[in-house]
Amino acid sequence: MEGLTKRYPGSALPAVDDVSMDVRAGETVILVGPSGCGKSTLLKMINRLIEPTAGRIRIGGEDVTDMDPVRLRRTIGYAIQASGLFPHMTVAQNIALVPKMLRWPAARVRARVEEMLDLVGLDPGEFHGRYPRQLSGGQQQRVGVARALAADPPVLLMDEPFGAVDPITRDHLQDELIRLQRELHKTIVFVTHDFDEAIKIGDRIAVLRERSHIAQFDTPEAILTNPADDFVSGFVGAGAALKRLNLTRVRDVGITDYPTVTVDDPLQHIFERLRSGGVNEVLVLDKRGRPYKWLRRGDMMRAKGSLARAGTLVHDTVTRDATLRDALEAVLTDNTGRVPVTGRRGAYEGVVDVETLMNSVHELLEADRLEAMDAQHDLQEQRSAQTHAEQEGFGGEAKA
Ligand SMILES: Nc1ncnc2c1ncn2[C@@H]1O[C@H](COP(=O)(O)OP(=O)(O)OP(=O)(O)O)[C@@H](O)[C@H]1O
Repeated sequence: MEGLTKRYPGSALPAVDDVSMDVRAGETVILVGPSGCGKSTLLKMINRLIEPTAGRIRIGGEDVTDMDPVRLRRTIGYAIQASGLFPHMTVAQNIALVPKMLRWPAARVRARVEEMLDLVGLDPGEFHGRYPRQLSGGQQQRVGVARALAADPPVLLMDEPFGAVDPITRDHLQDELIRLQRELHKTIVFVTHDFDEAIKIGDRIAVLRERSHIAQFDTPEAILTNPADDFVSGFVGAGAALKRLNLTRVRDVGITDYPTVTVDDPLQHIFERLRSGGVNEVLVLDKRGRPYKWLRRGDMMRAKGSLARAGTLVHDTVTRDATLRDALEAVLTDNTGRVPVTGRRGAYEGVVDVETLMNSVHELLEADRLEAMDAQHDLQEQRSAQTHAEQEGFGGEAKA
């Protein structure tokens, strides 16, 4: 974006004023800022849903500012809050929209729809023919993302796509997006006013003030540990140390194996597992390999020949993309001291336990402390060098 400006008719001041920003191919950039600062306006100028008053947009070196907007929009995925699905079309028809406009052969469109549903974690057989009103908010949002990705556009714009769902679903959708992005390497510009969401999914974050002036454009780590000014600090908010936990993911701390059985195993086998493995507890998986129940030795006594009444239901799970904060939250609200980690379609992959988490948090904070000490040390050296130079008389503007 070069000098992008939008002046709405009748407004004294521009909504977006002379914004220049470079988004690298394959990175996720988050636009975050207070309500009304022009985030959506800036985003919609990229695919020309809003025509810029001035400035240029280049994608992959090509100037698209004067390209036919309809053609341009077919090459840019767009996902918005509350999914923006067409209510009178089925899930499959919604996803097929852009590929059809691009005149893909019917068989390719069909295959692509199935592939996209699978990609966003919805069973194609089950969801293909449903209408948007027959889906939960989170499922609608997934379909919205599937539709945005259907024609495999290199660029994806997302305008508060998870703003309208509950916090738990939002967490899961964020994890999904991170997983997708690792596979797809799209260039994503994502608008939110939730700074925690920005930290979680952004490679870089642009903190915007009024009229989309850029207050700071940097990595989440840099913004958290070194906010440019009071405006940015205000946006980062309280609890920077806890937010730091949002920057490390379950995949970075390593997950461990845990003894498992499945609901289809004969009770005798489960008994033996609990006796022989030197363990007090096993994790029961359901028919699809998803975590279902924690089962202790004592529970088996009460099982009376059926698993249905025994054990404690698994409360929460995390994916490898969940942040340490999510994992800690899950561990703290469960009394087993660990949380199952799941992969595609919720299948069990391992567990993270409280010791692993505490050790990682410790190391993380220790590393931060050392880094801060280093920075302090550099600063002191610079100051004493300056004082020395001033005493020697080459200080220039010595403040004697
Ligand atoms: N069509 C329009 N005509 C006139 N003014 C508009 C129009 N659309 C937006 N604005 C104004 O432009 C400014 C920026 O709006 P925009 O929706 O881009 O902000 P935002 O940062 O995305 O806000 P939010 O976080 O509340 O969605 C606001 O002051 C808004 O009132």
